[in-house]
Amino acid sequence: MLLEISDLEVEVEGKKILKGVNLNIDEGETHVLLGPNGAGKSTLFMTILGFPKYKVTNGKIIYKGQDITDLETPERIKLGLGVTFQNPPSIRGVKLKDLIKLVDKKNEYKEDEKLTEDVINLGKRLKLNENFLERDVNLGFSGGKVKRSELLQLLAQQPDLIMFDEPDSGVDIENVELISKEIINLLDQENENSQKGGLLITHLGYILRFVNATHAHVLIDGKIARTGEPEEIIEKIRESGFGDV
Ligand SMILES: Nc1ncnc2c1ncn2[C@@H]1O[C@H](COP(=O)(O)OP(=O)(O)OP(=O)(O)O)[C@@H](O)[C@H]1O
Repeated sequence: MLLEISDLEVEVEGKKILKGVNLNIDEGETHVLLGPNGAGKSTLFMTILGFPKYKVTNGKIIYKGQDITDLETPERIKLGLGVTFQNPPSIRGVKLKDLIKLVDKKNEYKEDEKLTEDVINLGKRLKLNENFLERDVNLGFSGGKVKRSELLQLLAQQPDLIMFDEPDSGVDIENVELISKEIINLLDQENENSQKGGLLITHLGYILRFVNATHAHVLIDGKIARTGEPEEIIEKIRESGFGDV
């Protein structure tokens, strides 16, 4: 099992947000997390990544058999967790290429060393050319470019468990297809023995026309209210909202 979350309760600034979440993700699975605004979806991601603001008051997070509940975020990233944020921050003074050098799993870079051809080609695949990689991270990027540059970092990082927080929000249709293709690549979905696992937050479920999801969960008020087959659950939400879930 890649990820095992049991009885997870989390507080943010003294307010209880997650109220007993149970979730297991195995290799080769992609899970979708649905739910109304404020239900705690992003909080679950931040907690899995271990940001200090998100205080675990009960329960455990086990990753590849290891209890990571109390590990610091960089340790978790080293173990193979990856994420794309809904609204990642801009980092003035840090060039995208330098961030990529830091996370690149395959290559160790010396100072001022150029990115490898492989990474540059990954950028091209995402319509991010070499000049673009010289820009400060996310500073003045369009919505679509923010998402694509996050995917480029993940492609260099090659994590095993990848969380995507609304990867399709604010992205036009042509780019949703491009992004989906790279998500499929990252999760190695075309390989039936994929060792990767995914957890994806989406509101409209549009991206699921392209990216294959194996399980869906509906998070309501800090608890998983329902788990099932993605198409069936999304159809139900489209028909009658979250009330009947
Ligand atoms: N960093 C934070 N500081 C303060 N409150 C927070 C923080 N993160 C989350 N919360 C609160 O936790 C609750 C859950 O928010 P969260 O963003 O996890 O929900 P969500 O399901 O991802 O919602 P959305 O669909 O709107 O993105 C909200 O009441 C929010 O105000």
